Amino acid sequence: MLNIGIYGGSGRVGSLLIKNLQNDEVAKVSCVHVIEGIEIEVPGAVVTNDIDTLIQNSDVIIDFTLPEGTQALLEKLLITPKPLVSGTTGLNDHQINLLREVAQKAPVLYATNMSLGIAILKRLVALASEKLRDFDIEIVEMHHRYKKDAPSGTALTLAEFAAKARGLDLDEVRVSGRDGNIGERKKDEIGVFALRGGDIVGRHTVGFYNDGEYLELNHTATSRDTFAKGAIKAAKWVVSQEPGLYTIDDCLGL
Ligand SMILES: NC(=O)C1=CN([C@@H]2O[C@H](COP(=O)(O)OP(=O)(O)OC[C@H]3O[C@@H](n4cnc5c(N)ncnc54)[C@H](OP(=O)(O)O)[C@@H]3O)[C@@H](O)[C@H]2O)C=CC1
Ligand SMILES: O=C(O)C1=N[C@H](C(=O)O)C[C@H](O)C1
Repeated sequence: MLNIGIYGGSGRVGSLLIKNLQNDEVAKVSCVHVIEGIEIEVPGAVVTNDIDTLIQNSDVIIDFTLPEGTQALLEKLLITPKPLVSGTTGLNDHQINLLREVAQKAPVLYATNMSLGIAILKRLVALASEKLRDFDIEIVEMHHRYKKDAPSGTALTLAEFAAKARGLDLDEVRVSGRDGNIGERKKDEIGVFALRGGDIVGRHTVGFYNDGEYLELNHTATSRDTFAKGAIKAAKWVVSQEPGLYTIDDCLGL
C-alpha cells in the first residue's frame, strides 16, 4: 500500500482526500496533519500537528493548505525530502522558488488546478490566444465566499498560457482591477477578474473579444471531488518519478 500523508486534513479538499482514499485499493491515508487544537479521527492514520511526523509517516504528501502552510512544509522537505503533490494557490515568488529547490531533491507535482478539464482548457487558451492575435483577452473566475486568494491560481495559470502564446510577459500586461477614469483598454492587456459568492466550486471563463465576434471558453467544476481525485492520481504517479518539478499535464500524459 502507498502511504499518503495529508497536509491540511481538516480543509475542504483535505477532508475529501481522506474520504476518497478510504476505499482505495493501492493507497491509504497514513498520516494527517492538522493545526494544533483541531481534533479529527482517521482510522488507521496518525493524526499530528507536527510536520516532521507527517513526513516520517508518508511515502508521498498531498498539500492543500494556505501559502504559509506550504512554505513551512517546503522548508522541512528541503531537509528531509519526500515526494509531494501541492495544489495550494496564492504562492509568492519565494514560495515558488522553494518548490523548485525541493524538486531538485524529490519529485514534486504542483498544479493550480487538478482537473482534466482545466488541463485541456490551458491548451485551448494557448491556441486561441496565438491564432486570434487581434482579440482582446479577458478572464473571469468565480468561486465560493470562503476562498482567500484572488485571482484564483487557475485564472493566473490560464492568463500565463494566453500571454506566453503571444510572447508577452504576464506581469507587464495583467490588469486585475478597473475603476474610475482609466482610459481606453490597451491592446495587449489581459484582464483577470475575480467574483466571490455562495458555494461556487470553481468557474473559469476565458474570453477572446473582437469587433463583430467573440469566443468564450468556459470550464465549471461542479464538485470539489474532481480536485481530490486528481490529486490522488497525481500522488500515485509522482511517487515513482525522478526528482523534478512536474505539473498535472505530465501525470495525465498530455
Ligand atoms: N489545485 C487545485 O486543484 C485546487 C486548489 N485549491 C487550493 O487549495 C488550498 C486549500 O483549499 P481549501 O481546502 O478550499 O481550503 P480550506 O481553508 O478548507 O483548508 C485549508 C487547510 O489548510 C490548513 N491550514 C491553514 N493554514 C495552515 C498552516 N499555516 N499550516 C498548516 N495547515 C494550515 C487549514 O487548517 P484549519 O482548518 O485548522 O485552519 C485547513 O485544514 C487553497 O489554496 C485553494 O486555492 C483548492 C481546490 C482545488
Ligand atoms: O479555492 C478553491 O476552491 C479553488 N482554488 C483553485 C484556484 O485557485 O484556482 C482551484 C479551483 O478553482 C478551486
